[in-house]
Amino acid sequence: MMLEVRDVSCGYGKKMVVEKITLNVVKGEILCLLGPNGVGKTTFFKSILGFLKLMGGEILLDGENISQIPKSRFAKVVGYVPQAHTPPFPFSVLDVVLMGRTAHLGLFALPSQKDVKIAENALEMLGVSYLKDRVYTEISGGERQMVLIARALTQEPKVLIMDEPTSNLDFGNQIRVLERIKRLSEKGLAVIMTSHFPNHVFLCSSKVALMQHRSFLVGNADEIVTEKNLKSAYGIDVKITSAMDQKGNIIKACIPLIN
Ligand SMILES: Nc1ncnc2c1ncn2[C@@H]1O[C@H](COP(=O)(O)OP(=O)(O)OP(=O)(O)O)[C@@H](O)[C@H]1O
Repeated sequence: MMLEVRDVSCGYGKKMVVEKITLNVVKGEILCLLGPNGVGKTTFFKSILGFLKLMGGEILLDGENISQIPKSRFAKVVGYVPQAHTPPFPFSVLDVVLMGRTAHLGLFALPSQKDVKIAENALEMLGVSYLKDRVYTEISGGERQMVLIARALTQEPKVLIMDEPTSNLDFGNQIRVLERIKRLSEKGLAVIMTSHFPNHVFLCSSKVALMQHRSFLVGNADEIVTEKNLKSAYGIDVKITSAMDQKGNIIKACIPLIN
């Protein structure tokens, strides 16, 4: 499985937000997209998902232009965890997660016991089975985020696109979600996610893309997440340091400095 983005430009109406991006993600890779607020990360995701028409370039899924792929087939392969989700109705958490099976069900077909099991497994994998019978509109923002990730996993996609999957999560859940994303990628899932925390790149990404208004860098964490690049992207001084984890691996970390 390979998602290729070639020279893609996108935006709204005549306003170009993202210009000439090229990157690719293959099976088992996690690409983390960093960049300041408003630079166009979500816009780029909306274009991959076909919500916005491209202003230039092309996006290929296993060599096939995504504009030619029927929506029903695309939905079986590409999962999406949106940044924020306003719940319209008081569905139960399990019902929301089961919506992830929609692409696999026939028209008007009801979810089978197997579908329910897949949904329950996704909740369990994220450690939130206890939410199963709760009303989705009555759980916290962080819990909702976990449920949306479970919904996307229930879809059993080959490519998972996640817009700030850890933004509402507490310190522990951020790391637990990253750990699970990493495990899923080890089983073959390709992941593209945004984050506002460069440390997340060091923890789990195989690739990183740093999006700025006038430049777009792609590479591995060591090449891209540097003091100079972070200063240029976010306008703050940063120190990159390293520590040893419990297995003896060296983990880099990024410390923001206050002047
Ligand atoms: N529906 C829209 N119509 C017109 N312009 C939009 C629309 N949505 C977003 N924009 C503009 O496009 C630019 C990029 O927004 P986008 O949401 O893609 O940024 P982002 O990098 O995801 O930001 P953040 O990190 O704050 O989530 C911004 O200038 C924004 O105001």
